[in-house]
Amino acid sequence: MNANSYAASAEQMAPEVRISVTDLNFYYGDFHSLKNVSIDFHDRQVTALIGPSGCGKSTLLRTFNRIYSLYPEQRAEGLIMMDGQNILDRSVDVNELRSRIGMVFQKPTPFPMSIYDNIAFGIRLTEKPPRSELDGRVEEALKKAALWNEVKDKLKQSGTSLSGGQQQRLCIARTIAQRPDVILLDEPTSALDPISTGRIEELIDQLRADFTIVIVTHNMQQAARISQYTAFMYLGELVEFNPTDKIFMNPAKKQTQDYITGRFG
Ligand SMILES: Nc1ncnc2c1ncn2[C@@H]1O[C@H](COP(=O)(O)OP(=O)(O)OP(=O)(O)O)[C@@H](O)[C@H]1O
Repeated sequence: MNANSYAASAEQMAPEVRISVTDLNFYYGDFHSLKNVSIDFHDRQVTALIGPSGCGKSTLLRTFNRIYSLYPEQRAEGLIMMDGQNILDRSVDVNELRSRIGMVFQKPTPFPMSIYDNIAFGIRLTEKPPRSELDGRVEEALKKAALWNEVKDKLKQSGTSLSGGQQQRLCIARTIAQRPDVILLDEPTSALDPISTGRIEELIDQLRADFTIVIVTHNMQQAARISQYTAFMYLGELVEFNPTDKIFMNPAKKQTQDYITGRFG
């Protein structure tokens, strides 16, 4: 095998790129929060974003579904390519975008409605399936979110009556129900106890079979346990992006080494 065919076979083995970010800059008014970030997110892999508080992890995550566009003083420049389209382009319909790129927040945010309606609501935003199909979609989402067995006999109960960990799985189910390609998770376990955290981590690992996942986490062990790729950010810049094993065992940059060994941040 010559060098070219080695390169070709390595390329074949690497997972496909789902979202490709090039020279992304983000501004909160005059504050330059993301600086020339370029990074590829691989299909059906979990990528963890790590770095000290304020380094821009959540800002990066939020550019993907353009949540920032709710605030006139915030703006993003650069390319975020998905399916041949720049997500940042004004012609992209944000409602359609948000059904392709779902987001789960730090604090579980069930809607004040029944468990069933929490899931059905998300589906009805973009589709109008008949009731029989809707029932199946709700069940499928709750099963994929590993919540079905705990709630199947109380679907009419309020989503807010569930425990924190169950509420977070409900929010994940609500996101899954819209059949997105990508799921963004912003510190999804930071408000949860260790048992609920473990269940969400297992769930994320299972969801990788169907979705591209990007997770912001402050927990180094969590990043090491559940992600295949890790991006280390510092002061709005991407310092290092590599397979998670490399980041934690043999990082390329001293700053990464210092951060993962607790020497700063
Ligand atoms: N609404 C805002 N207005 C002005 N500046 C903001 C706003 N939101 C975030 N920033 C600034 O942008 C930078 C990046 O913030 P971001 O929330 O993305 O960091 P982070 O890495 O997710 O931090 P943390 O780990 O604490 O959540 C910080 O300096 C922050 O102060």
